[in-house]
Amino acid sequence: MTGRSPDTVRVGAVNYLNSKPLVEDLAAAEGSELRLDYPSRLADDLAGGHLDVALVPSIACLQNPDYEVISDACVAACGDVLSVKLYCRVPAAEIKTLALDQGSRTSATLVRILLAERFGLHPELKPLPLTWSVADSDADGVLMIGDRAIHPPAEKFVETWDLAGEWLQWTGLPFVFAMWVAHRETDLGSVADALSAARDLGVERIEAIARREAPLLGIPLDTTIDYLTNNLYYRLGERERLGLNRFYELAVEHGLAPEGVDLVFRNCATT
Ligand SMILES: C=C(O[C@@H]1C=C(C(=O)O)C=C[C@H]1O)C(=O)O
Repeated sequence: MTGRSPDTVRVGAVNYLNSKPLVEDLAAAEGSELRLDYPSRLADDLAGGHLDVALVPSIACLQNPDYEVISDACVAACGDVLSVKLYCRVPAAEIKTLALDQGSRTSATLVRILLAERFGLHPELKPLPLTWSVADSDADGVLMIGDRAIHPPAEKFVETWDLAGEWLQWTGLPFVFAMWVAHRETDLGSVADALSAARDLGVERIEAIARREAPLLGIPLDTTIDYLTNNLYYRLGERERLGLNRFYELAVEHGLAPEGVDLVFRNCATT
């Protein structure tokens, strides 16, 4: 119990296109204030008590026994996601240095698991700062997520992985990138209900969201609509939980999450 019953619930959400359908109607939610930021910063700010609820990288929830999932609204993919890429300058099996997008926590964990499981690789890790392009890094492999990963770099790569596609091929399961999370038993007032209502409305409005966002990001309208409707989806159900459990087991096996964390779901339709 955090003991905090704030007048205004501080909500943090991802500032990428992928989360627009979740936050489209959220700024107006009564009793809350909304801040948009990079996923890794949201994880740090929730951990540090600067946010009451946040759309955090799923691995953050799997690493912290004090967290609970407080909505079945999420960011998930079952197959290629388009915006989470590993660019390889050498065959993936020969990667010695790996640059990790500093906005990421979940995909940064997933790529390490995939390389370790497939090839027994534990590359030297380097940061890919948020202001860098792929060309700014000299690493053998570069992980990039979010809006900037949707634009293919001009460089020709030996291999390019779409991590959610790789995950599906390997496990047969969907992958959950981000979930709404709070410290257990935080008093969120009506905000938790507002999250799923906002998702339902946002999903209905995807075309309008895409028309507004596509020119801002320089992404073709068709690609934007396709991304928000076919690459991504926004409901955490039974299959997504199986994907999360598998991801957790692997993260523990590879020393990337502590043992004994039970995912707790509140306000989730499938509980
Ligand atoms: C699909 C994506 O999912 C994101 C990936 C995250 C991560 O790797 O930690 C966190 C939040 C999500 O918004 C993306 O950013 O492209």
